[in-house]
Amino acid sequence: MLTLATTTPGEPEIFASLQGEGASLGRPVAFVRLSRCNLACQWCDTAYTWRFTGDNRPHRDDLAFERTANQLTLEEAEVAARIAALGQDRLVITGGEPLLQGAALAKMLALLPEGMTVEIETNGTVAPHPALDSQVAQYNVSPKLAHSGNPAELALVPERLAAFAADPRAWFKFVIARPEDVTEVLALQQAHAIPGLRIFLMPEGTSSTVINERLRWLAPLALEHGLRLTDRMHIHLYGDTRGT
Ligand SMILES: C[S@@+](CC[C@H](N)C(=O)[O-])C[C@H]1O[C@@H](n2cnc3c(N)ncnc32)[C@H](O)[C@@H]1O
Ligand SMILES: Nc1nc2[nH]cc(C(=O)O)c2c(=O)[nH]1
Ligand code: SF4
Ligand SMILES: [Mg+2]
Repeated sequence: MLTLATTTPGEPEIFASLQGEGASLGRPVAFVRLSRCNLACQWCDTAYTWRFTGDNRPHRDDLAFERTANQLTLEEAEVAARIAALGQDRLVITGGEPLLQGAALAKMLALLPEGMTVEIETNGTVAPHPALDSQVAQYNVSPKLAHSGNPAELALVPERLAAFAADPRAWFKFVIARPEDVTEVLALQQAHAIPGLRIFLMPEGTSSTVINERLRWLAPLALEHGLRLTDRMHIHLYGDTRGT
């Protein structure tokens, strides 16, 4: 069984869109969003996947959260059928933190049509289940920096960062809210010898205004340090809207 987020009650968040971030930005893909997360980023734009009544982890109270659990548990075969029906040959698995459900994901992927290319969006704290890892073409690894509000010992797991740094399938994507966040990125880059062109800086933001403002000062920093810069295209296109 897989526990998924929902776009509306009872409707699993499985949709087709353009990848809005990172190395495959602009590619037509199918998305499946799983529920639950082991972190609690204060600016998480999908807090509805993990912020349930009674979850008292630190979190900005101005962000909406579900007063009732916002998740739906489905058989792997049902999830695979819904993904296949979208007719895309590339799948992005996201969440919440999808690697929390690695074994069930491995089972679901085996039920998909031949030839699907799989990307995983992950916070980089959880070791991929071996049966899942063998089916993954690309990891979009977004380690959380101090400004996320998570304790560093939870958000930055050295052996996981080292493993992804050594894996050519893995791209790093750091959310940046302040220039000093880039200093943290450079320290992690040095600690794990991550090539600059496998590091994306991405503005924190869920509106075009905020994203555009941050892109303007991020661009010279990316240029200066030999790092890549990514937009959040779906936010410009659709705003902060579930299922897009
Ligand atoms: C919602 S997360 C789900 C996957 C995984 N939990 C992770 O954090 O990578 C998907 C992506 O959105 C990014 N993200 C979440 N909230 C954001 C925000 N307010 N601004 C910019 N990026 C954000 C995350 O860093 C991650 O790259
Ligand atoms: N279009 C679109 N692109 C995305 N790239 C990463 C996303 C995510 O929430 O993991 C995402 C998303 O939610 N929508
Ligand atoms: S790790 Fe990802 S899903 Fe979890 S709180 Fe942070 S941004 Fe949200
Ligand atoms: Mg998103």
